Amino acid sequence: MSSCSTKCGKKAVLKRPKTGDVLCKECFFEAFETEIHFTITRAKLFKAGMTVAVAASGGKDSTVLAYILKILNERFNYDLRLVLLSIDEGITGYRDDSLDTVKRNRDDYDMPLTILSYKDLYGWTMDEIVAEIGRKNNCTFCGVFRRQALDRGAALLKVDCIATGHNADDIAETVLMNILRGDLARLNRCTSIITGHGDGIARVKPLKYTYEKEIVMYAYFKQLVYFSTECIFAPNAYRGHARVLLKDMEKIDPAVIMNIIHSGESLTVNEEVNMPTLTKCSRCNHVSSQTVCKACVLLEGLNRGLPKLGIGKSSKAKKMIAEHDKKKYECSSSAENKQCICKNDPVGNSIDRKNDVTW
Ligand SMILES: Nc1ncnc2c1ncn2[C@@H]1O[C@H](COP(=O)(O)OP(=O)(O)OP(=O)(O)O)[C@@H](O)[C@H]1O
Repeated sequence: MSSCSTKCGKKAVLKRPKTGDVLCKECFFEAFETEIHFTITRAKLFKAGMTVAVAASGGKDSTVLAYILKILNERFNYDLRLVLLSIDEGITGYRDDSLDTVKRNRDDYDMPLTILSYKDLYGWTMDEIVAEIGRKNNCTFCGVFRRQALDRGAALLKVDCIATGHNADDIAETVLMNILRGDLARLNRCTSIITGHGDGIARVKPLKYTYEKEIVMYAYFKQLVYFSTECIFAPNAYRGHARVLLKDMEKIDPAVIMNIIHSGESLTVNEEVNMPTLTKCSRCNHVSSQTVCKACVLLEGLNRGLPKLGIGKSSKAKKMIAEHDKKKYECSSSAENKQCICKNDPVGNSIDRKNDVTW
C-alpha cells in the first residue's frame, strides 16, 4: 500500500471504508476517535458530572464504545462516571460466553459492571421462551424485554443516561426497514441520536455516524477483546432483508450509509399522520404508547400459556384474551371438559382477575 494520505510519512495499512482515505494505523485511530468526539460534542450527548451506563453486550460495537468513551473521557475531560450494564437474556452457549467477554472488559477498562437477567426480571430465560414460542417470533420478546431491562437497570443504578453501540449501518438499516414497512412513527424517531429524553432515562448513540467496517478495523488494530458469534436463535428476518439490501448498495457506493441516515434525519412526517403519545404503563409504570406496555402484554401471554399474545396488533391480543377467557369459563362450568385450555395454562384457575390486562 502507498504512504498515508495525511502525509505523516508512514506507510498506509488500510483504506477507510467511510472516506476511501488510505491511512497508517495511528492516523486511522486519530480520525476514528476525533469523529466520535465530534459527534458527542456537536450533539451535546453528555454533561460534566454525569454517570453513563454503557450497554455492554460483549460484541464489537459496545466493546469499542466502552473503550472509546473511556479514552475520550480522559483525553477531553468529559468528567463522566462510566459504568457497564449488561442484560443476560438467558441464551445458553451465546450470552453466557459473551458476558465472560464483558467481565474481561470490566477488568481491562476498570469500570464497574452490573448484570441483570431476564430470569430475575421476568421469570423467563430466552431459552425457555423459545421453547414456548418457537424460533419465529422470539426476537420480538428479546428486543422488547431488553429495552425495558436496560431502563430498569439504569433506574436501579441511578445513572443519567444509557449509551448504546448502535452504529451507522444499524441506523441506516432501521431507516430502510421503517420505509419498507411504512412505519412512519418509527421512521420519524429512528435517526434521533438522543431518545427517551423527558420520558425516562435518555439513550444516546455516540457511534451513530461510525461505519461498522471501521469499528471492526479499529477493534482489530487495537486488539480489543470482543465476542463475535451471532445469536444462536433465528435472526430478525425483516431486518435481515434491509441489511442485505444495504450491504449490496454499499458495495456500489459506501456513501449510501450516510446518505440514508441524512435522508432519514431530514424527513418530516405529515401532520395528518397519527403519532403515538407516550404515557406510563398502568402495570409496571415504564414508558409505553399503550395503557399496558408491550413487555407486560408479552409476559402476560407467556404466563397464561398464550405466547403469541402481543405478537402483532393489540386488537389481535384483545381477541385472544376474550377467546381464552370464554374457553376457561366453559371449562369451569363443565368439570368433564376434556379439551380444557387450563391444562396448558401455567397459572390455571388461579389467575388473579385484578391483574388481567386491560386496554
Ligand atoms: N445483552 C445486552 N446487554 C446490554 N446491552 C446490550 C445487549 N444487547 C445489545 N445491547 C446494546 O444494544 C446495542 C445494539 O444491539 P444489537 O443487538 O444490534 O447488537 P450489535 O449490533 O451486535 O452490537 P454489539 O456488537 O455491541 O453486540 C449494543 O451495541 C449494545 O449497546
